[in-house]
Amino acid sequence: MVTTRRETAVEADPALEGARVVIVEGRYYEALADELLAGARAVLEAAGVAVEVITVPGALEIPVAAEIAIAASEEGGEPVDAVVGLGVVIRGETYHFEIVAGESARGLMELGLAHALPVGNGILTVDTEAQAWERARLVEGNKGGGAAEAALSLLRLKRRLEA
Ligand SMILES: Nc1c(NC[C@H](O)[C@H](O)[C@H](O)CO)[nH]c(=O)[nH]c1=O
Ligand SMILES: CC(=O)[C@@H](O)COP(=O)(O)O
Repeated sequence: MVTTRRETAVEADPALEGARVVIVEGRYYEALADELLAGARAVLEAAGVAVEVITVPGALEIPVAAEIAIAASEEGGEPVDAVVGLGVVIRGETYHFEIVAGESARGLMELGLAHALPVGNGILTVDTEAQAWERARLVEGNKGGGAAEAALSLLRLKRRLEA
């Protein structure tokens, strides 16, 4: 039985028993990263899964860090049952936004497809900081929580089909 800070009893999900989820967060914007991480953690803890958080400088490093964690798992390290990528990419003056936004998303998608691995993408790609806050805040868009829920949804599917 997991009790959230709102004192509402939340049952851990038996379909996810023993699962271990790796959050890879790009901390280019610290305060926004805190909000996304809080949202993702709340969902994962309510589901009763183990969580590891890996921190990288920016969104572009997220897929590579996740692949490093997967490779370590395959070499006998801790298991990686799902990955949640969190980050904030805000458009600047140059084409770099397209690179960071597009390649981090592509990297996460390729990771999921290559490994048949549940992946949730919580990397915000926005034009302004205000847009990022509207999507990051737990009481508004809570995209960190949404990414965690998406990853858990795929993990439940994988376990059901592999049973
Ligand atoms: N401009 C943003 C970045 N840029 C940094 C890259 O993600 C990367 O760390 C760098 O190019 C070195 O490889 N990252 C974000 O997460 N958000 C941005 O808005
Ligand atoms: C997403 C980015 O890389 C961007 O914030 C960098 O800003 P700029 O394009 O003005 O260098």
